[in-house]
Amino acid sequence: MSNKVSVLVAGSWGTALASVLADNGKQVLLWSRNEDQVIEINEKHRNSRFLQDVELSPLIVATNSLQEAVEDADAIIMVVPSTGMREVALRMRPFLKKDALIIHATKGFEIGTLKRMTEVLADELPDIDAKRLVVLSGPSHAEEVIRKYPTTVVVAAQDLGAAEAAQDLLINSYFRVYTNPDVTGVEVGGALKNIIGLGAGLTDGLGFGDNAKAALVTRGLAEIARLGTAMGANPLTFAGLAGIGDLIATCTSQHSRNWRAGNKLAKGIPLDDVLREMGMVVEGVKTTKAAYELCRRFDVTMPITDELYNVLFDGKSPQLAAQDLMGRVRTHEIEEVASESATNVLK
Ligand SMILES: NC(=O)c1ccc[n+]([C@@H]2O[C@H](COP(=O)([O-])OP(=O)(O)OC[C@H]3O[C@@H](n4cnc5c(N)ncnc54)[C@H](O)[C@@H]3O)[C@@H](O)[C@H]2O)c1
Ligand SMILES: O=P(O)(O)OC[C@H](O)CO
Repeated sequence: MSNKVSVLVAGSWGTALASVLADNGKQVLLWSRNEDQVIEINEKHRNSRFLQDVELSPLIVATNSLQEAVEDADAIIMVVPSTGMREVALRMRPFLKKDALIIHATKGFEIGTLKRMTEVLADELPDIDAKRLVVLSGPSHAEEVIRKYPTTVVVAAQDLGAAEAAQDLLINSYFRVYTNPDVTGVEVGGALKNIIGLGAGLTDGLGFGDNAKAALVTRGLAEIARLGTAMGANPLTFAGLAGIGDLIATCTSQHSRNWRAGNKLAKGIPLDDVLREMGMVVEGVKTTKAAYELCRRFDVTMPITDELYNVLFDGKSPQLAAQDLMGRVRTHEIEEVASESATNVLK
């Protein structure tokens, strides 16, 4: 059982996960680099920038000091956006207990290296057994978890004991936590669904209707599974919470930052202005860039990702991107999904 538990950082998802821990009776240290936010959480029990109108448990105590958050912590939940994961891991290393349970809930790849978040953590935290690094993913909007709406997520680690320790820490009557040994699949599914979420916002913004969105989700899942299995994931993971589950939540919910960003793009708002207006991390934008490179590295076809890349970074109109997707060379549905590695795992 973990005694001291900390969450890095106090964004939307970090604050919601801190609330789950507090509801499980844990005193939680929540780290933020923003002093005003620390004062607001400690004095008013609110994090109004990210989660308006929600009162936080007094068991959640915020701190500005990364050392205070990390030192002697038995479990640390890392919810830094993917761009900050390496920097924060590097900074926390000197204070970290060697047997601390590290769980991350970030959905993205590192730009440049194209590494998954557990790979980044393994690089920067050499004293921690990499098999015990845990990823948490699945359909889980902070705005709903903080209101205790029923939610299911999955935790994955190579070491089942570590995944079960994370499950023990977080599971409760409204937050149901499953385990899965497929770290790659859970991380890849969580990251890539954000690309499709952006596409769903665009599709809805263009008024293309339900058929188009169903097509995007289904064919999006096919390309997620294709890249994921090429990277070593179990294809069945994509039929679970970190795959289709998270695609449904992200592509159908107006809580989704990725959906909302895509929706704004459809109105013709330039990408930089969209990101400024959002004021929250929209992981799908950088992930589109990473996936565009990853599918070339692994030699798999990802037409939706390619078209979204063209829209985001090459000035292509979303209408033309949709037209080009519909006009692709005719093909089979299933053969594309069943890569050799998928077939092997399913045998
Ligand atoms: N919001 C959700 O519902 C949700 C759910 C599941 C997963 N996630 C994932 O969680 C991660 C965080 O998302 P979020 O929605 O909480 O983001 P957010 O925009 O709500 O908050 C991000 C926070 O991180 C801080 N930050 C950014 N870079 C930092 C750095 N280098 N050092 C310290 N602090 C830094 C920001 O100041 C901000 O407070 C993302 O990968 C996202 O995909 C979010
Ligand atoms: O709001 P989004 O689009 O970043 O998605 C948040 C979560 O990943 C949904 O599970």
